[in-house]
Amino acid sequence: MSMSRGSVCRRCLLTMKSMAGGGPTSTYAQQRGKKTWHGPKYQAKIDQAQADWEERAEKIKKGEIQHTWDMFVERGYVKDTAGSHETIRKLMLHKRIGAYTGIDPTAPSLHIGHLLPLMPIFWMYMHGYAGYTLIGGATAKIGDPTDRLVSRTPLKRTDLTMNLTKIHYQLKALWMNVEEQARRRGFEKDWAWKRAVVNNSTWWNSLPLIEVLKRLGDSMRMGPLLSRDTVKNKMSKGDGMSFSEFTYPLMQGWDWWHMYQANGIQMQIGGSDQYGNIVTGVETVKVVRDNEPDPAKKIEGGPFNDPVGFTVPLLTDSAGVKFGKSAGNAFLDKFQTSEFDLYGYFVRRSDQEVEKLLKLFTFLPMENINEAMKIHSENPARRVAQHLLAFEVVGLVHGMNAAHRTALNHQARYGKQIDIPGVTLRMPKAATEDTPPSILDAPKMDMQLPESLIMGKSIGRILYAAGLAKSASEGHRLATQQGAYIGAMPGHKRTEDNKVMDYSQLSFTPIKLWFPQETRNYLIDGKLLILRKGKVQIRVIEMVSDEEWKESGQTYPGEPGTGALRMLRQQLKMLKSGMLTPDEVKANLKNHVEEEAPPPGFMKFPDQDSYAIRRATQELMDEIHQKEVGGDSPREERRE
Ligand SMILES: Nc1ncnc2c1ncn2[C@@H]1O[C@H](COP(=O)(O)OP(=O)(O)OP(=O)(O)O)[C@@H](O)[C@H]1O
Ligand SMILES: N[C@@H](Cc1ccc(O)cc1)C(=O)O
Repeated sequence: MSMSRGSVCRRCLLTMKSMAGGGPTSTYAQQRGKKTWHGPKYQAKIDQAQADWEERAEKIKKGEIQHTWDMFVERGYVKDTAGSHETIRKLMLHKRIGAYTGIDPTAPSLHIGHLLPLMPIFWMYMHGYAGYTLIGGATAKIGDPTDRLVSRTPLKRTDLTMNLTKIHYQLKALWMNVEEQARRRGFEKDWAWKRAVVNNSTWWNSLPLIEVLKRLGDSMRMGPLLSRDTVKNKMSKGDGMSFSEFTYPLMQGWDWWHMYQANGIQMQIGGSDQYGNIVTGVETVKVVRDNEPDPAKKIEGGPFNDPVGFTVPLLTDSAGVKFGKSAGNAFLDKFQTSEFDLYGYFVRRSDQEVEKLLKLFTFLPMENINEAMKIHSENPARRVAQHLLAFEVVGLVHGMNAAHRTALNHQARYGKQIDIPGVTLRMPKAATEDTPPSILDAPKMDMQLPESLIMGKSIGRILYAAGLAKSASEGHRLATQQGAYIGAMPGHKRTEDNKVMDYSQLSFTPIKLWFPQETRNYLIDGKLLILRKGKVQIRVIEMVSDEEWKESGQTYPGEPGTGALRMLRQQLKMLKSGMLTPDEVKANLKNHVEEEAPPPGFMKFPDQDSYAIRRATQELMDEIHQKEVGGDSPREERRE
């Protein structure tokens, strides 16, 4: 290895040698110096990744490429650090560490404030480090007490499930867009790039308390824990502190330990309110690591194995309040803040803050930002820099097609030509029938459906009602072919009690054709059903009483008395009143609703609905005939 020793001690150098470029495989096993067996092809990839990393370090040292850490500092991402700048810089130079940031699903959507700690994670991924995004399914049950004087209202179980499902898919969509941004900016993806969306319920749901107490509890001293500002303030000025709130930072620290030993995650990033939790986390990881009772599993300490972290500055609204769920309202869920409104939010940013925001929220190289600011300063009224910012953020959050479409919509709405430096706006191609649905254009995932449907109708009809199948028969087909999934414990092929999904940990199992009364076994907390078709078409369905459903005025596809029957009756009424002509009615009838076929192996009995539909059709035809020819209807002629 050709790196200079500099001020690094001999022992650290040895550790570095064994770990430089270790990449996604620099896991617990490697850290504790154990040899893991890889096939020759896999080993060749590891060796190549390591060689690339060393080559990169050389180029950074020669000043040919910028150090990722220096870029973070230059763009304004670094507020406080856990570990000195120099330690972090050296660590990142020589070791392909992983970094993570965590978000508790306490609301149904991420907002622009969350994007700030995510940005350095995305940058690190593009530069070849591992980028992990964690959803706090377990920690959200407790609630982070940081900077609060009053405890949080506990989340309802169904709200937690809803929030974590939505945030999970938002993060997945964001990661897809990060891939697009990386391609756009010319980063070449290689085998060693690693990213993940994880949920801390995965380990907390099966972690014995005794393990936490033994590995962590014995060594953590009460003094430093009690002297933390959050604890002192909440106890002296607020409503006191519960034991679970008190342990929250230790849970967060354990998360870090879990990913440190399993995935080589050595860095944590958070908003500046997370500094205390990150510092406690550093301590936690070291304590748990050093309390390993099995000498064969021991991980060495030292600057090249110790955890480090940093915080990003807090994004505040114009009044200086932390941008969050209540202050400001730019959410990443397009059903909460439309693409158009998100674009508008960034176009309205002031001239004073636009440069800072371009550095924080875009992957534009600094030269492009400087150039754009120069053009902007020539005529600030044109808001060139703000449009560039809006275009880039919408591109990151909703994809580049959405960015072009939204900028063009903006132009059309305000009738002014928009100039975005370096961008030629284009009309995005419309999705065709056979384009597979993407997570980015997935329809709204939360909906309500009535109890009579969920408790009494077949799963095929429910899939149809939820918009996951074009008809009940397609729904039945999906169920028989196991092409759809239900939120449930994986691996359970039969519907029995207690196979319901844990409400804090998203998991799916294929749907089978079961008796209508069995669907209830999958209801989370007695009222939430999660369905999925393909990878990204999700429905989080809240079951409401039939009365509530009626009151809401909603209808679902296939609802008795709606759809075909309702349409026929409406057309008849309008035809009779002269609001529609026979030709118009005939044209409307062409878009008739597909009649449901029975599921394979089931016998179709004539039911009331189809009889009623036949009668209504006949009545409408008679009326059309009468209007067209005048005089008597064919039936009456026949009767004569
Ligand atoms: N306005 C913001 N600026 C910078 N970082 C933020 C901002 N809002 C949230 N974050 C960061 O995003 C991560 C997840 O935040 P968190 O889950 O606490 O969301 P939140 O909106 O702050 O929620 P809550 O109001 O429930 O505390 C944390 O690292 C947090 O510091
Ligand atoms: N405590 C963080 C969320 C979080 C949860 C678990 C973690 O491991 C990390 C971060 C917050 O409230 O913002």
